[in-house]
Amino acid sequence: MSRWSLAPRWGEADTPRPGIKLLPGVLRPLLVLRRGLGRLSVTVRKWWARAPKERRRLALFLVAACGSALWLMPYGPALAALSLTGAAAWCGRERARLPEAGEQVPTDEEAARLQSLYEALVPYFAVDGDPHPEPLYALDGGWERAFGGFAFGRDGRLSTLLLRYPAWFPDGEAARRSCVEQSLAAKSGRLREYRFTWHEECNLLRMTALEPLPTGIHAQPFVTAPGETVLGFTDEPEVRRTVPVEVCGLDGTRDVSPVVWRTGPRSAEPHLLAMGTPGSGTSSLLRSVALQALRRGEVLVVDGDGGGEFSCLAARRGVLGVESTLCGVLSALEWVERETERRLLSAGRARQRGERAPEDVRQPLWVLVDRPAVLSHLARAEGRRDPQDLLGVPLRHGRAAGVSVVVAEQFDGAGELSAPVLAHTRARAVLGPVSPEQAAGVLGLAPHTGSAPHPPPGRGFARLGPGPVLRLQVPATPDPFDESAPGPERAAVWALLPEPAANAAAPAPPGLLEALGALEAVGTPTGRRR
Ligand SMILES: Nc1ncnc2c1ncn2[C@@H]1O[C@H](COP(=O)(O)OP(=O)(O)OP(=O)(O)O)[C@@H](O)[C@H]1O
Repeated sequence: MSRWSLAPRWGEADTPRPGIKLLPGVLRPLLVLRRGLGRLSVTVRKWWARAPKERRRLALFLVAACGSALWLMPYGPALAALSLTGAAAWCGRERARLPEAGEQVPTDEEAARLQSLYEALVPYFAVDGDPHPEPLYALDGGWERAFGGFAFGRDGRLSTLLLRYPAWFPDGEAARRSCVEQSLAAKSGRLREYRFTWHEECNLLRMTALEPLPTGIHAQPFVTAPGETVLGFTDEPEVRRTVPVEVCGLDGTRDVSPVVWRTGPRSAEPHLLAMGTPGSGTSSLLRSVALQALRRGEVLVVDGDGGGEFSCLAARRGVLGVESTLCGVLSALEWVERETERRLLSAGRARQRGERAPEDVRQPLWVLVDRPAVLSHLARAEGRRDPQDLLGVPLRHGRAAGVSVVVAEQFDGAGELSAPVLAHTRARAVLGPVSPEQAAGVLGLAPHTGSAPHPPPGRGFARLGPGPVLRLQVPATPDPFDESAPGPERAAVWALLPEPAANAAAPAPPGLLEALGALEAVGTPTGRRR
């Protein structure tokens, strides 16, 4: 038996033989050299592709001259081989860094995708008669020079792309940016959302495919401080805070990043305007705000289109009224106007005495107005006062008086919104499949992420004052009387409603009690009843 054919002894059958164990260690230097040679060749190729013709000629001349000198020198070829090995070993050492485009080797399919993406960008980044000898973007150009890094996901779709664009491109113009972003999104897969980050000073654009925001979060008592309202949830890196939430159909809690809107005397954005397309979920956003507001304050609801979507709140403790008729709305808003003035006077007198504002002034009062444009139209038709005029005082002085106004309207009624509503609602949300221009019109800034073509209800963007534009997913807060909405979500809303004002138990909609039982069985909070 030769020494290479030793039979394994008892107990050693499963353990790797010493030779095999040593193999990776022995091969490591070779692997490092191979990697280093690869990196060197990539560097040379990239330099060659970038360098102008004169420098290439000069480099060729120098290489030829050095090669001839080494050939003629004693031990020259050995010295050259030694230097090359040293350089390859240095370049091939393991380093913690991101791979660059030239170092990644895309598969044929991936390379074809990158090339088609490059060609889609040529109309935006190429100019006719470009004097540059080798423009970055040209009809017969290749993606290798323009794309500085990329990554494909497990599904084979592009997940990250870093590209260079020519310095002359007007990257400050929203319309030109938007064309590039839409083209990139279309070529990379329309059904996803992407974040576009423009680094104007370096002429770099980074595109990142975003994970979808969670949609199964139902209404629940969120962990917030007084004066804080959770409008919805956003991407993790955008906000530093997380809140634990329960998700429909899942056990336990998940930590998600909330979009927290602060109201009260120290808030710079005490009032909110939510705009949306029909069915985008603006009424659900108002219901979500109402349920959170009722934990610590009082709420008056104005249901402009009279759809009855807020009737679940009627005659509940803390709900001052749910008005849908023009008469009712006018008298309720007149009361809000007087109440705001009363609170201001009362707080002023307390300050003069050097005391805290009385309890009834500190208790937040919320005025939630859905579709005011319908009411304004009716008021004009009947020759009566526009209800939006009555919102002027609470909007202007509500911050000091503890009054917050939330207005929800659809885009087709945007022209009807009064000047005070537009001027004093500095917290903004926009829901539904909106164009970047529509979103910018509401938020004052176009989102850095293109809108998904078919967003789920409650999906959109939010911007608090001069802050960044955040993606937003509103918690599912359906009307509990809406039988087309999922049972657990309706039950969660029902559980959060305050007790009936007259202590007469309100009948739950059919089927909800069973859903509520199921929800409690999986540990969903049943809300804090006031
Ligand atoms: N965040 C959400 N998650 C899940 N479903 C939602 C969400 N928001 C709204 N929905 C559902 O979408 C539908 C429309 O919602 P909602 O009535 O709030 O929209 P809207 O913008 O007020 O539209 P409209 O005024 O035309 O009725 C409802 O069935 C509602 O349950």
